[in-house]
Amino acid sequence: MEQLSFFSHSGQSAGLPGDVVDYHAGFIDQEKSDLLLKTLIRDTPWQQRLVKMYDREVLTPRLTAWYGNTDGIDYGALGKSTPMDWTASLLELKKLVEPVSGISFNSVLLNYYRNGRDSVAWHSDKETVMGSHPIIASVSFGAVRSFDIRKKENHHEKYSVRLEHGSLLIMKGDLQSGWEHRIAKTTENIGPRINLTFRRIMDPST
Ligand SMILES: O=C(O)CCC(=O)C(=O)O
Ligand SMILES: [Fe+2]
Repeated sequence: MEQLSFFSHSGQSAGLPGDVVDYHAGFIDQEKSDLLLKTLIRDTPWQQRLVKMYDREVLTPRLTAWYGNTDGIDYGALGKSTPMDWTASLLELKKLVEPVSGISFNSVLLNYYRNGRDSVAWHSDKETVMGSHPIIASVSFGAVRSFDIRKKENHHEKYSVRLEHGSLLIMKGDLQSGWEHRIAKTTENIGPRINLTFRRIMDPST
């Protein structure tokens, strides 16, 4: 049965599977969110990465940047680039999301969706380096986008939550092992959006 749910502004969490996602609207206040949207867009050394799609390489339809202090991890072996050093505002955000997440993070991936044509395709962040049940804290600023999740073994079991300016979404449980998520393109004429996913990368060899 189709379980796609769209909820109003205030009560979005009510319809979501609470064992895999927790949604907190207005986690960062309006003034701070406005400032972070502007300064992160302006000050981040954004990159558009090439990813392998079958036999060709394509540019990701969004810009990214990666920060962290994960000393001692062999990034080459993990197929990752070395992260940039934490900035003061990213460290401040990390301190805000950690008590709600219940763990400490050592890296953050920034995504910049320049308009409705930017997106991230269905995927899961099941990197062995985070373990199979990682907790990921996702903070959003700017244009509201729909975050869709669907069960891997039954694509009809899906939910959608609108990630608002200043919101926090906690991904947990088997969201990465049993589900996929995406930010779909939209034809709506919308402005830019920044998303930050705080992660705990662990070296599988230790
Ligand atoms: O932009 C978002 O809300 C999600 C980003 C995401 O899924 C990722 O970076 O792995
Ligand atoms: Fe993701």
